[in-house]
Amino acid sequence: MIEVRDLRKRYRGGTAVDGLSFSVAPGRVTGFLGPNGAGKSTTIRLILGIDRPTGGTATVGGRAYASLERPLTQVGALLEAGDLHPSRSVREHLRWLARSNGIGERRVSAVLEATGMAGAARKRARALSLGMRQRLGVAAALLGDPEVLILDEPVNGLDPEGVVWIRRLMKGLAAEGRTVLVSSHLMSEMALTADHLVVIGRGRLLADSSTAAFIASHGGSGAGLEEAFMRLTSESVEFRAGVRDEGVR
Ligand SMILES: Nc1ncnc2c1ncn2[C@@H]1O[C@H](COP(=O)(O)OP(=O)(O)OP(=O)(O)O)[C@@H](O)[C@H]1O
Repeated sequence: MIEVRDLRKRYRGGTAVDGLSFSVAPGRVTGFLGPNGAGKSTTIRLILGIDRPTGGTATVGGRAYASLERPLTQVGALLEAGDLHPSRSVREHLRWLARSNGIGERRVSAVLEATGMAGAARKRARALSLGMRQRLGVAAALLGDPEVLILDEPVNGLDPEGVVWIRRLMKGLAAEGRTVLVSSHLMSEMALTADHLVVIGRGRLLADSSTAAFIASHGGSGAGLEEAFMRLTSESVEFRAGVRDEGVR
């Protein structure tokens, strides 16, 4: 369970997260949606203790991330900008992460298999394609067999087979009773993957409901998730480039 309560983050240039409260329940995939600049990555960084909030709290299993002793065994995260040492191999990277969290070599091999990276275990990080880096990031997130998974744009760079793989993986993890929070701009993918949605705009909560209820209440008859999302967030879009309103009605 992830709990965000009245979370705020102000930067010098403005407010990124503005009194956000929501919970992410176990046993289902929760999509975390919002237009560019809505505050999704900032919220995720606050949950993971990478940034400090200006106000409010974010807890995982009732505790602040920073207070967890072996964080990888409780929360696995895939962030957009991975911190890969360019000359380290795939296996060395995972070993390095595993060691600091008391995780053994067998688990390193297991996540390499699970993510389709076993054949690339000796490749240097600098030689990886974007899709392979994403798979390695997922492998790192799974390393500690955590109850909570937070994936920021996991579909990024994946080929069609990879997209199907990550979709099945997330659904499988949720079916095992884990908490899965995933941010994405790909509405078609979210419609297939997410059971529940948390939608934000300009740092504020716009919706927190099942995917079906979200589409029913914001989309109108015959509408899909993309249309429902664009209708709800049209007031919150910060960066609009050549999208005309008549195109989204
Ligand atoms: N380190 C920072 N310093 C100043 N402003 C920041 C910083 N990080 C984010 N912001 C601002 O906070 C707001 C929210 O950004 P954030 O990256 O969290 O949004 P997002 O929903 O993840 O967007 P995207 O979908 O484009 O990734 C933006 O206006 C952004 O410019």
